[in-house]
Amino acid sequence: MAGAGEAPVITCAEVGSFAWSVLAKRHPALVRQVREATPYPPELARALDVLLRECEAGVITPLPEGAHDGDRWAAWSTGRLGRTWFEVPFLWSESYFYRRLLEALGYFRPGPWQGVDPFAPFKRAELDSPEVAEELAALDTVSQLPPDEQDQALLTGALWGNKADLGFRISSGDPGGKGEHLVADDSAAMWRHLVSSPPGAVYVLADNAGRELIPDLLLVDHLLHTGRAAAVVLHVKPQPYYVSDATTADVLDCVRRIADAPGHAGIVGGRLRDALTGGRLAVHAHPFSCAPLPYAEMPDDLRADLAQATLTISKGDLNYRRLVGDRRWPGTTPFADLTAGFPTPVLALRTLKSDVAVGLAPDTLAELEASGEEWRTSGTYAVMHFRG
Ligand SMILES: O=P(O)(O)OC[C@H]1O[C@](O)(CO)[C@@H](O)[C@@H]1O
Repeated sequence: MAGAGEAPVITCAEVGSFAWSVLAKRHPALVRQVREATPYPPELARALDVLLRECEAGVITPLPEGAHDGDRWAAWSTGRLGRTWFEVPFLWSESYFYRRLLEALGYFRPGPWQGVDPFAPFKRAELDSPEVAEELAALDTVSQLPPDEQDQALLTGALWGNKADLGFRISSGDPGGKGEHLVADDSAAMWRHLVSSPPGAVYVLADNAGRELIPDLLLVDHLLHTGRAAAVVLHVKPQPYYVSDATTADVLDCVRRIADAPGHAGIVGGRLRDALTGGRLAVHAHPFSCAPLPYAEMPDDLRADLAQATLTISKGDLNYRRLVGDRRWPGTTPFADLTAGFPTPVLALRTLKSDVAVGLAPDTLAELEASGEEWRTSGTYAVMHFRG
């Protein structure tokens, strides 16, 4: 599958590999949790069983005729249907699994289950958690810091918010208690870029709702409030995806949660509401955000939208895989080379939760390889990569 100059595409074929474990272990566990969280009627539960059987031992079948996005998926599925879920690219099979899960649960079909987010119970519980309350209370302290320390505190909060991802915690346990290691940090170059550019639009490719989106929104407010950004566009998912990925409904829930908090957080929440109603903060939900493809293949309308940004901030592991390509790149491959085709300067805030790793200094990579730790997938290592 590797073209000239390209690394092999990651698939789930190797038994025991991380990608294999997502399909073989994590997805069945997720389906169990979804069923426990919501009392689905027998026909929907049966459809989930059918999906699991297909993933485990069958071949990939298409969406039913008439599916609203059937044409799109037909185009994205060339060469995939009729093969096993394990032999096609990992990015594709994982993404299609979430689309099929929604299909099984009637998410798009007119009827009583239309639009019911199967992951909402998990997202809701997280917003009510004591951790969120603590994180919001910490803003009272952060708001007293000197400006450059505020910059870095809010950026770092948005980075590490990424490890609080519900899909990831299904099989790894909450990594919250473990150490945090930043193994590449281009944040100074990103701030220099932002400060030296006329205030423009910052685009954020959002990732998870709840404990990730809250610090993302705090950073968004900071960029707007300090004039570093004249406007912010938040790209969210048009439908539930990868368990906790943020949709428009999640953005509204998070803004409400921040606005209802006591102390400085409440002020920030009010400003975020004003930014939404005044148009300085916009939410976009493009279908390509749920595509099983790298950003290099983004459609022209999305490219034209993103091209307006002074800076794009890409959140999380999945967006990172899509930015650089979900391939077994040598770990020292420059991030700038792999993102050269992206339409704007880009900052990736990512905790490592899958095998892709690039942009590492040779000695850092050597240390990580020698550490004996599962550094690529543990969620405790992170990068802030910037390409200007
Ligand atoms: O929420 P994030 O940071 O994009 O992480 C999602 C990641 O979780 C996984 O589903 C499993 O770790 C990866 O395959 C995926 O890239």
